Amino acid sequence: MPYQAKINPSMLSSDFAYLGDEAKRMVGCGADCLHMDVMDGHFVPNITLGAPIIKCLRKHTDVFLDCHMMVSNPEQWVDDFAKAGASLYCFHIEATKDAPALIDKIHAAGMKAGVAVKPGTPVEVVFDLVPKVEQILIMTVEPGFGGQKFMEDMLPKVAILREKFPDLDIEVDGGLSAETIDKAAAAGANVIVAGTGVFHAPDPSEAIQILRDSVNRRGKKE
Ligand SMILES: O=C(CO)[C@H](O)[C@H](O)COP(=O)(O)O
Repeated sequence: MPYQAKINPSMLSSDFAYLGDEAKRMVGCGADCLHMDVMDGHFVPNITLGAPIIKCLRKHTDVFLDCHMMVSNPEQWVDDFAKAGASLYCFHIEATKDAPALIDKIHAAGMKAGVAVKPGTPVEVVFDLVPKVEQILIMTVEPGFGGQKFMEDMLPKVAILREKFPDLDIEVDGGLSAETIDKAAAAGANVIVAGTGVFHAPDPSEAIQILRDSVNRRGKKE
């Protein structure tokens, strides 16, 4: 299996009033990284957090912070997020006119770069960018809110990417849980974002393990 399972709880489902404790709790439950849902009220109809909160959180944990920038001007926040301690800066392809330049800016600031695609965007638009980035995010819900229904019809995008790029970190986000993970893993997803499916599970450690086992099982079948 040329790729690794990475389970990435979406902090959108955490109790923001206790963000540091929630982050440590998820790491204690087996999370590999944490998904920080950054929403600006323009690109999506919701507002969540910005660089000042990443900076506060960074004082409480060394964990890899995967910042998913659901913002309309991703160029604007690169330096602030780098200084705040973000590990990966994932922008939406729909929000920029010059993705290669933005990727260079993210790398120059010392972060890993990711590109996200909304459900209505064809996956082919990221093919040329894959060699330049560390991760591609295929949205399996419309971005903006947690707790939505998993869009299974997005999985052909994952399968096409996995076929073309066997080693790539392919992230899926939206509606992932014990009920939906097998289909996402079978398509080839390995970086699994889950908010409701982890935070609202009776046992978050078990929920994380189920997600990880599913990704790893797909690998053993190959
Ligand atoms: O990016 C997001 C919404 O834009 C969330 O990360 C995503 O929806 C995860 O939440 P859930 O697992 O509850 O669906």
